[in-house]
Amino acid sequence: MDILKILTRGIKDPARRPGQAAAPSINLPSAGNKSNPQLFHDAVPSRKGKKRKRTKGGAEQSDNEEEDDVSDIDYFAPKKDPADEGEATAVAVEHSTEAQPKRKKAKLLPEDECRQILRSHRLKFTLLSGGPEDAAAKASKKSKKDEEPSKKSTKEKDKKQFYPQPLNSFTELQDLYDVSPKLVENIAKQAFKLPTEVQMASLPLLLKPKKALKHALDTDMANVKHGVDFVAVAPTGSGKTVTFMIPAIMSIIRSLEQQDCPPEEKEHKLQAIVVAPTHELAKQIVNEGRKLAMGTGVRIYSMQKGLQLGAEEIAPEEQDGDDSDDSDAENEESEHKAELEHKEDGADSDSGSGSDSDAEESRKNPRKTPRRAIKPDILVTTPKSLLNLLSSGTSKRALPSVTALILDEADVLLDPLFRKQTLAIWKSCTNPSLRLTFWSATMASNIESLIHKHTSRRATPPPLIRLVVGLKDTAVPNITHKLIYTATEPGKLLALRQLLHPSTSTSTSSSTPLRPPFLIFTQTIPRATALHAELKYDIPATAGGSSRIAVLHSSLSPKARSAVMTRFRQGDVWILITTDVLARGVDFAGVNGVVSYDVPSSAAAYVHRAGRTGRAGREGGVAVTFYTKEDIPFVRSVANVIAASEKQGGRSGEEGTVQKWLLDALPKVAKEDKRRLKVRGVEARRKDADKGRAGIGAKSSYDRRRENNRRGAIEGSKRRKRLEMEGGGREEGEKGDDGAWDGIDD
Ligand SMILES: Nc1ncnc2c1ncn2[C@@H]1O[C@H](COP(=O)(O)OP(=O)(O)OP(=O)(O)O)[C@@H](O)[C@H]1O
Repeated sequence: MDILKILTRGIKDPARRPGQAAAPSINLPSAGNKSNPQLFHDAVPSRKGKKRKRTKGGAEQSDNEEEDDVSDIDYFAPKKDPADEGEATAVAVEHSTEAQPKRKKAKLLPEDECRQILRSHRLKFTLLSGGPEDAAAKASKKSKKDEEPSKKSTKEKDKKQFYPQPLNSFTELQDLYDVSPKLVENIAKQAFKLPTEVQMASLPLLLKPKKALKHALDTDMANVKHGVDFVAVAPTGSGKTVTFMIPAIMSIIRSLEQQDCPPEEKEHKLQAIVVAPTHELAKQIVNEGRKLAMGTGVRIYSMQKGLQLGAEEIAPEEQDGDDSDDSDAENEESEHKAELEHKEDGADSDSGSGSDSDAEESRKNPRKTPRRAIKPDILVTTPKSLLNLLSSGTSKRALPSVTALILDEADVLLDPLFRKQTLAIWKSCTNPSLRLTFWSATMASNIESLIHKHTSRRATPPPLIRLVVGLKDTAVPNITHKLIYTATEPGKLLALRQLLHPSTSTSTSSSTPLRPPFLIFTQTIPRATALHAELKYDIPATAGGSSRIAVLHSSLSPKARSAVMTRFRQGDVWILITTDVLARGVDFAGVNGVVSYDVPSSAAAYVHRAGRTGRAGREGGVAVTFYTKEDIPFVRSVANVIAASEKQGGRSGEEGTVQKWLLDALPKVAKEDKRRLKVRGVEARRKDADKGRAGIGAKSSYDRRRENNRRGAIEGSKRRKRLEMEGGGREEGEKGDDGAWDGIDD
């Protein structure tokens, strides 16, 4: 039996008989907010209680000894509903319930309680460098080499684990971490009821490191008063943006408060930079930041003309040649083909063009009236936009006032594609108090090494702390994953159509139709364009026609990109075909499905694509991945992520999309082949691309339109007859009485 056919069994909906309509689902991401956005609530017994621990041999032993090592946490344990946890041994549950009307002022927790809360939410902190023990470790490097490896690694793990104060409710921000009431009010306005895991773990540490690390200071970390460098690896859609924006905004509120003058006279200067890989993400961060900063006086801007960033020319003797200076970093070769992924547009209407002052603006355009200068406190930018401003010709500029550099999607910003630009920005932040934070759902070890290397170069580096939420690099636990195999490209197109139009399904087909809105990812721009042309006329005029489907990629103008984003957010566009340019960070809260029409090129790419649905803990999202024979080398890493995500979400084995033995049977690909695949893509498609063909569909748009019109007419007439017989009717595109979505043309 064809193993790949077995693998695709995951697409079957066991509850459905052939030909039967899709089961109604009211539990979709588009249905709205989930009251609890937290992903994990494991029961962790109190250390104070008489916890019994099972040894390998099965005998129970008393648990008075050291328990700091979290390696025994079952990260794959099924996610439990807090309501089912009886008398709530999990302290986290107690602490995550909503505040009572007459609440007491929050207090710092003892270490044991911190540990239990962090463990029950699968939050793991590691000190990567910077504590006194790190220096000691360096000094005794030689003697450690002689130690037994297993012993050594356990010891190091024990040493570097620690348990900062968690944030159990947003009200604690004001009670314990001096966050301004206005900022807390703005958080409340967004109807965030509970902090997500990443917020729970990071906010105390970033707002008041000394207080948050009260229990760890004696041992590992001294001198955290002025902040820490921080790497956060947390699932997609878990609220990382709010997590890095709150401390940045708060730090500026504090510095504005120190100025003893009326608000309009306060001096603003650039203090924080957020770097994101795409314009879409940068704009989204600005919007989210402004919602938080409303009424606080903090100014948040994306790159645009007229900004005054306080850039200072660096004397030629202080500039050194190579900004990238990362020759020993692994994976030098770009993981991305040039036409793929996060390519930035050359000209961007709102990107910086090198001018930093009105004077310079008027020097360049003497006839033009200079714009009013804007002095932002926080700048959100893509690497290229800022770099245009910092280096023109041979001269380079520094940003000495910046004390916080935030890299969102840090692993891609430090990937070879963006590395040189990102490191150049980093280098331009010359303030000795600069603190860095790195955020992503995925963080490869080579990127972590690079971060370690560059952060520890400073004369007095602060501690570098890593937070991992859940399982590193594999977490998309709250959605349904489906793998669909088709032998050929035309077969794939047909299978996609069956997902979009259930009426085209044969009686043997068991694909559950996708419910709009959803995203479709291709590997390249030509394929995205070709797929758009192919599907454009599929939607009948009565359901909105071709305006319901759009394409977005980096070759479009910023204006066109922005217009498509707006139409998709407003619900005018139901199907958005795109490349990996939209795979990271972009938050469309109500996206019900993500289709990888072309298999993603890495596990990380899959995590980010799939993570466009099921955000903020929403359930009911679906991620469908198509693959053909040529894609097999890519599938194993995707299947691994699916298997791990399902285990985390409590669905595995027979229930899961990918069973273990099938996973083992998928071919392992040599490292070199993997790298070639990532750089060149699937060879068969490459040949098409080299010949200027996208390899999707062969019919002209005239033929496609004619065919679709004919099909639409036939289906329209069938529908009319049916409605006449039933004596009632409903509009196309609407949900049926059973609440089930019947597809875009039914
Ligand atoms: N505490 C919260 N409760 C409910 N929703 C939240 C909370 N915090 C953030 N959100 C919402 O969750 C959504 C996802 O947040 P965000 O875009 O910051 O995710 P992310 O972790 O950066 O994801 P990605 O890795 O994909 O970039 C946003 O719509 C945000 O407003």
